[in-house]
Amino acid sequence: MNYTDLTLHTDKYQINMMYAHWKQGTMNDNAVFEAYFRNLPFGNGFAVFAGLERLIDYIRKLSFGKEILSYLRKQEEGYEKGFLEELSRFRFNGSIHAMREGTLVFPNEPIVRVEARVFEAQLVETALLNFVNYQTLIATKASRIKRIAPDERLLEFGTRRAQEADAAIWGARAAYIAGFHSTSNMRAGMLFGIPTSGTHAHSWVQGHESEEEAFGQFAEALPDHVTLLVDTYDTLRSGMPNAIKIAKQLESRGKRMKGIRLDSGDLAFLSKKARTMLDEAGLSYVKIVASNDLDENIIADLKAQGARIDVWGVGTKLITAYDQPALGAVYKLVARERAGELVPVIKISGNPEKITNPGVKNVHRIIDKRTGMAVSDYMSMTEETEVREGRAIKLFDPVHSHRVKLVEEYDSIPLLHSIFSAGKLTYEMPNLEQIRSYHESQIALFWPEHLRKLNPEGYTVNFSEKIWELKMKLIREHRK
Ligand SMILES: Nc1ncnc2c1ncn2[C@@H]1O[C@H](COP(=O)(O)OP(=O)(O)OP(=O)(O)O)[C@@H](O)[C@H]1O
Ligand SMILES: O=P(O)(O)OC[C@H]1O[C@H](OP(=O)(O)OP(=O)(O)O)[C@H](O)[C@@H]1O
Ligand SMILES: O=C(O)c1cccnc1
Repeated sequence: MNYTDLTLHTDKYQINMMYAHWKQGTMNDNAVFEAYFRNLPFGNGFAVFAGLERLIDYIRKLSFGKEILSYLRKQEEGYEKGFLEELSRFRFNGSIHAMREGTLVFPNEPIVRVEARVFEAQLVETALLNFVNYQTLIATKASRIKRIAPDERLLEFGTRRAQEADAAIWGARAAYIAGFHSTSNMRAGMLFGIPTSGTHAHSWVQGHESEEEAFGQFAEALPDHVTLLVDTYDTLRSGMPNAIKIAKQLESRGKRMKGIRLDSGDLAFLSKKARTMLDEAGLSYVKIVASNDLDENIIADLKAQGARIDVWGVGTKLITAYDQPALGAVYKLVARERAGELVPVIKISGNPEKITNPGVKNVHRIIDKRTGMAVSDYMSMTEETEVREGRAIKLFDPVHSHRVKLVEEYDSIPLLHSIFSAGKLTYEMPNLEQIRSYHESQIALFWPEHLRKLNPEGYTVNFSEKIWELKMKLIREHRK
């Protein structure tokens, strides 16, 4: 059994549509799909795009091998032999544009655009959304935590509670992009080069005759990496005094204990007490690590209570995006080939939010020349050149359509980059450190009003006049 081949990591309806296109003779018609989400998660003011690296790897490896073809042959749909032969020759020969990982992204703007034969573009929908939805969600959650604790160390502890193994490692990577400092997951460390860190569990203490012996043995084994978990029996009466004893023994060997970890009880009260005890013992360099179902709200609360915590270990609430476990990014057809030409298409809905934005689009971030800060994003048709040439543009606010703004003086940053062109990888893949610092530079483009945790100021994604008119025209045509 090959657990790693993702070619069939797709919904059956994609295979059925591919089959129907093959039967109908339209499989080679070109199509353009755009992925975007409609609502920001967690009431946040932005999302952090992630998932591209995995998408690239998936696209490059797509191929229908023998095992897959024989499985498809057995399906009750009775796919014809010619279709399976077609699949055996399949590879992705289309083009993909996407945002760079770590980019701050907003509702309704395309974050990935796929232009390919409909046969190819349809297949990849499910996996693309699966990667992007999860990783973007976790990077966004991690970014919320980072905004609350910008100066402390953030450790990702989530694997044991993650929704299985893939989520654990790609979630750890997403958290690192958004500013976490390390992960406890060794496979994520090895695969992605994320720094790893670890303390010890309660079982280490329970597994010895006394807490003091447990601490002593641990310090003996890893004298340069000692962070002691002090809450197994009684934090202030036993854990802390024993930890201080060990720290002093380490000092006599010229070593410094790194930290103590609190994992239960009132973390504000205990951290203040622990800090005082450490300082009074001349151990002001020993850090205080806290864990126990932490998230950005509890961390903010603990900080407001004056908790003396230097390092936050965050697991469950981060890796599962506990308070909002799904991002709703969708993948919509925006143009299709008709008589050899690409024509824009729309999907109408009674719910205005669900009416799609037609046409093949670019996204630019509009930067105020005076402040260097982002003022809004601007979607235009790929054939429109004004924004690329820095000429005056009209911003149409799609939510408040009476608000039209003429902008003449601005800088603009194109957000969609070529990833694949005619099946060839065109993107020079940044390493994880570069992605992480790119993300930091992205954050610096935004006013704090957009970044705050609670009720952030909405950041606008505008249409060009052309997109606006096209959308209105297609809606009118459909009404008829
Ligand atoms: N001072 C505080 N203010 C707000 N929340 C806190 C404070 N101290 C701890 N918490 C949080 O309260 C929640 C409840 O902790 P809980 O009572 O379940 O843990 P516990 O009983 O102390 O430990 P255990 O994990 O062993 O059950 C945790 O999410 C913890 O992070
Ligand atoms: O609380 P999280 O944010 O998920 O962080 C990871 C938790 O995992 C460990 O606990 P363990 O699995 O031993 O269970 P516990 O919660 O009973 O301590 C650790 O002590 C943290 O409490
Ligand atoms: O290193 C730790 O302290 C750790 C790692 C994973 C989960 N809980 C704690």
